[in-house]
Amino acid sequence: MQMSEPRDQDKRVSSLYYVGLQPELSNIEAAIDSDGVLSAVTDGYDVLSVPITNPHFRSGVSRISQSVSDPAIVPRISPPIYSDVNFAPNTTYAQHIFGMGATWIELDSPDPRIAAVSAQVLKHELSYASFCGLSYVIVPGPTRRNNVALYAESLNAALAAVPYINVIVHLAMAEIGVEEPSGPDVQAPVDSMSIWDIWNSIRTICDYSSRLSVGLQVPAKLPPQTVVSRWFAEPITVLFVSAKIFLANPKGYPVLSKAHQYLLFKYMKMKPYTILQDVREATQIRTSSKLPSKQDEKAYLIYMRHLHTILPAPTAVEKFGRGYQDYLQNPLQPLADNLESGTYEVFEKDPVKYAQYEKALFQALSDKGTSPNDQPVVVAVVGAGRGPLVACALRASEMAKVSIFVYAVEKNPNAYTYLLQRKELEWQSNVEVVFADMRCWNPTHKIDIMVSELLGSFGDNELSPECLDGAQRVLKSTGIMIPQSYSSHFIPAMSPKIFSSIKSQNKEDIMNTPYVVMLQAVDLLAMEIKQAWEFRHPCPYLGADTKSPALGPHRLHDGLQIDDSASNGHNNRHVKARFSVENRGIMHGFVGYFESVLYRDVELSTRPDTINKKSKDLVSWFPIWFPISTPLYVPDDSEIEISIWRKTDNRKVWYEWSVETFVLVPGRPPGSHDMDPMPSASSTRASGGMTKRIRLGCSKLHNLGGKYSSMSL
Ligand SMILES: C[S@@+](CC[C@H](N)C(=O)[O-])C[C@H]1O[C@@H](n2cnc3c(N)ncnc32)[C@H](O)[C@@H]1O
Repeated sequence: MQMSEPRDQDKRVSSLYYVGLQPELSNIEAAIDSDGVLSAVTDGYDVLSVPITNPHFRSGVSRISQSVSDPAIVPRISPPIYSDVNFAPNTTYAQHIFGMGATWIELDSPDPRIAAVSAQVLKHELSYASFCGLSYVIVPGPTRRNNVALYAESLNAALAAVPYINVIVHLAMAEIGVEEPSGPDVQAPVDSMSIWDIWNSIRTICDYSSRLSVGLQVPAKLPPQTVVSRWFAEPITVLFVSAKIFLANPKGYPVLSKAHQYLLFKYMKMKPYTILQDVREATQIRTSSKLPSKQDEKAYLIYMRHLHTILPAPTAVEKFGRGYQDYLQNPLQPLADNLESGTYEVFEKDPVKYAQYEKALFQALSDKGTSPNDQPVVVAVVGAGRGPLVACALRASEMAKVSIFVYAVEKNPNAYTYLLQRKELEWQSNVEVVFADMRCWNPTHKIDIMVSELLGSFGDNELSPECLDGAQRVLKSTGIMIPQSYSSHFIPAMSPKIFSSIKSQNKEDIMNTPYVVMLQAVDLLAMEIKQAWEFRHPCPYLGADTKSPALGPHRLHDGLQIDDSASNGHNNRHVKARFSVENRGIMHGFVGYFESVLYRDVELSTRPDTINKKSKDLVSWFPIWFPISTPLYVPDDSEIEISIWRKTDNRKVWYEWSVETFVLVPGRPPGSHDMDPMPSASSTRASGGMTKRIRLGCSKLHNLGGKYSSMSL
């Protein structure tokens, strides 16, 4: 169980949806005198995107450029004057304007003079927009693939020179080629990830600046789903939607295709601005009128607003996680710390978890049945919290018609007081409330069914194995433990948002700590989630005479007695898993989930691919995020290997992790130790022959010796 209430400032639950207009250039003057801006706002637009400078400025810049004939001298461009700009400072409308940078500059020009003049223009424009009180300026993306560093350097310099402005880089979703369409409204791009790749280089060179984001052009033909998901993980401030991509419905009103609607529904979750383009032109075509009415033009805006009202209802998890998205939380440590009542209350809101526990208890009680001498089945809820599992056990006993006696064991003194109150008011003699650490608790009766919920987002990270090993000695040899087992699962992922939020704190321990996080702006890089390891209860490695194994000696399954310092060694784990990556990406960390068999076929899962089958709408656990301190780029057809260790001593438990990356290329592996000795079966594109596996990079070993993060026993 891994959640606390979100802090107030994180409750970004606004349902507002902002729509803007980019007026056609021919219409710009009318649109941007102060009346124009305000009338657009009155018409229902939230913002207007307006070029900062006008053609007059452009002519001035080319005049100055041409007046310097020496190619070695870079012309000095003066800031725009009054007649060069499209708007003046005006606090009433500054918040409604997104400035547009000049589209005629070439920051990435191979001609150093053009690039240098362009960089000056950009700085002047950002500076003027900032002076006018604007928050955002949209700049066109690079025009060439091979000069991205130059482009990014100019952006970086402009961002540094103008400290309060946010820059939105206007980009296409993907390059669209001439290949066969792969479905209605979907076209196979030449290289689906090439534009993302360029963006990734820009923001990397700009060191993940929080003032740099994307303005994504929604194309008429959508790229494949992998591209759509990839952009979803990026900081998108604006979606540009041309009115030309609308279709006409039977009544002649503009509507978007189903594919476009789904795309917008997905992206609307990130609350970007939607800026409509080409509205006048599309209206002229739709209405066959050179001078369409304002009402006709507004049809696109009305449709966008309508679309927002028919957004599919959020899932149970989305509703529960509102305000927590991509927000990093330190995992709870219910063993070392005493939880607050409010924290218990949050997790008691999950109906699925308790329904599953009740089902498991019902089945276990039915299997036990009533004993021949009519003795009640002895149930222990170890780590009872405020008692919801005690209530589950009592209900299950009634349903199964098997009488029970329940021990409610809790080490949190405040929760213990609450349990005493519930006993008096609700449970009476069927329940004995015990204030104890389960690892050294000695009940009068041995236990038939031991129930616990000590699970963390990665399964074992709240020290369930250690606590239950300690309690196991009071379980009858025929006893049942619920859960019977749990396993940890993981997959490499990309999340620029999480990476930059960790990076901005600039502390070594943050890069070496796993966090609980309700993931939203994340793209999973591999096709498959893999299991890391498993714990089973009762623990097969413990003898019946064992004391608390986390505190004293225990037997291994082969009968070996091991010394005190290594007594928790059987709970150590290590795995190295290999993940195939089809589409290139950048790895910022990996995501952890868990699955648990409560009893027989009653299970819990937080894995996105099995949650619906095993425990639909389970909301108690968000995934866990293991960061890596330096992002690792992975090309198409590559492999990521994650090594993770669960380590223990007698005082604490911690994880260590490291990552290696490999690229698969066609070719014969020349017996080198860096090559895969066998042709890889996992490669999809490089298959059909021998595959060379070339080592690309690796991360450091994170959290060595539990120096930065650990769980105290
Ligand atoms: C995640 S909460 C679950 C509470 C409750 N069973 C539920 O499902 O709502 C875990 C509880 O176990 C308690 N706990 C953890 N380790 C314990 C230990 N060694 N002995 C007794 N209680 C423990 C914590 O104080 C906490 O109340």
